[in-house]
Amino acid sequence: MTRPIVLSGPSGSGKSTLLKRLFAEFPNKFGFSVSSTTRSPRPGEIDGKDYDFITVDRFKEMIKNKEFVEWAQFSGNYYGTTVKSVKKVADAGKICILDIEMQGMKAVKFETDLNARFLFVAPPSMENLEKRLRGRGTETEESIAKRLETAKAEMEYAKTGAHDKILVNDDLNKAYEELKAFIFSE
Ligand SMILES: Nc1ncnc2c1ncn2[C@@H]1O[C@H](COP(=O)(O)OP(=O)(O)OP(=O)(O)O)[C@@H](O)[C@H]1O
Repeated sequence: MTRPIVLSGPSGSGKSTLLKRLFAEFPNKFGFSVSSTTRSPRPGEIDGKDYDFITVDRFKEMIKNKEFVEWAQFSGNYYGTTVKSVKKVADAGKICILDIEMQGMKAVKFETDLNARFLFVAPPSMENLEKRLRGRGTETEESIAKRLETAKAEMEYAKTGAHDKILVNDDLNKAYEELKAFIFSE
């Protein structure tokens, strides 16, 4: 089986930006497992493509049915990755890339037998991260503060060596080349 790749790192560190490039350059090689969430769609997000947007009741039912590879409550909402969505990618003969936060990354690492490889995307600095979060224009002040607080814990955890690689997203082109080198090293 092709080993799944788990991409994690602070909100705003550039995971989506890097993955967008990767899928554009290799449209047939990789697959994104679609996450389920109880948060509201942001403008432009498409149900079933960006996320499966579901109700809290449905989410809890799925937890009970053990449908998730991992799930977490984060910034006041539920997020999860279903076993089904990971299998769907593998069934299509593609490498599954999981874009998930710290709790989910730990769950995949310690509570599943997926044998995944772990990549952490770090911002050049906390100041830079704040700038990017503001620049993205998608967050309220409260949301930015929450994300920065969470980011501190994530950066601390990355120092423990739990990931196979830490990628500092300073220069985007350089970070993208490093991402590809890691992914194609298997
Ligand atoms: N290397 C870079 N240099 C400058 N800006 C960047 C770089 N990488 C990403 N950005 C910008 O930073 C912002 C956050 O990036 P992005 O949305 O990809 O983060 P993310 O890690 O996917 O966040 P989330 O986990 O909240 O989805 C975006 O506006 C993006 O355009």
